[in-house]
Amino acid sequence: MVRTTVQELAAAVEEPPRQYVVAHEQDQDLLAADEMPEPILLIDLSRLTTADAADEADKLRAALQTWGLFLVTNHGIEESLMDAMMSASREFFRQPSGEKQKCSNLIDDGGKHSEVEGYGNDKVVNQDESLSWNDRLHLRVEPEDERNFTKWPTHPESFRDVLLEYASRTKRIRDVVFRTIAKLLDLDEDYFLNQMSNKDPGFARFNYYPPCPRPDLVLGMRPHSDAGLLTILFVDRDVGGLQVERDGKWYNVPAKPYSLVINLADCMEIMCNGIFRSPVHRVVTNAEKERLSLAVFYAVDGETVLEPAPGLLDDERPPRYGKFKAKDFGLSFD
Ligand SMILES: O=C(O)CCC(=O)C(=O)O
Ligand SMILES: [Fe+2]
Repeated sequence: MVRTTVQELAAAVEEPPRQYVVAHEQDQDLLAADEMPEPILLIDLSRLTTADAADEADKLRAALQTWGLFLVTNHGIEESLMDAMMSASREFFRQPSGEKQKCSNLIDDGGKHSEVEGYGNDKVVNQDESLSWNDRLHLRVEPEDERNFTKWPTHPESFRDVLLEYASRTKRIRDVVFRTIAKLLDLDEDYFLNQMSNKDPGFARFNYYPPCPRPDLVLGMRPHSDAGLLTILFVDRDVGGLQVERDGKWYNVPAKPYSLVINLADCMEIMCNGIFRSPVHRVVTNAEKERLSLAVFYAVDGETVLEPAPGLLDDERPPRYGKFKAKDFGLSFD
């Protein structure tokens, strides 16, 4: 069994089906974002590893305290590699449905269940919950020995090598960000990296958002925070749509070509004892343009025991979270 993709739906309908409608006509228009109280900061990643990193690190602190999300430039991924990654992704989604379904995430049980990896979209679980206007391809990139190449596209041919190269670069970015955050919190520089094991998963999630006839009523991705540690997001050229929530209001995250958007995720918020937060975000749709994005998620293995870093706690700063296994709170991809 094959589930209809949003891409096919977008080509066939003039009005989005009811399950996709989140807002009712009388509600506030989903596209009406609020004016920002302060900008989302652009961090020069290369400066975080130099001798005079302090100013840039302070900027990162401000970014984490306000939005939990920031843009990075000089991140070490060449424009040519970013272009190659985006066009490989575009080529994958442009293929006929049958070709894409070769990477399907549906299990061979009549389409009732799906697995974490592969190509697919939301399934209707609860009639009251609206669906996201996107299709995606979800692939495990870490740990290296758990890459399941049978789920990776074979077209375009370059896809595998480009993703492998891209993911090796995002891992370096992750390490720089983790070290800087540890230093900002006066923890050992490797504190967060030492919490990770060689079983911790990294996933690449390619999101495809077809144009939507009713961007005022339908969301490209429903509000959520990311479950893992850190997300490194690459958004297609200048197609905006990502929004971040603060104090109940939604703000547009600017799209800047060749920059990346990085956000903290829930497990990191816990280890930081809530000093830095994992932001709730969503994606709005666009009536004219298709939009692609690639999120690389770094998460923890389900057996990992999470707790606020002991170095952040004292009488005045008690733990805001208990100690628990990631899988018990659904904070893993296992
Ligand atoms: O497409 C985007 O801009 C955001 C995607 C996202 O939030 C996610 O994949 O978790
Ligand atoms: Fe997300």
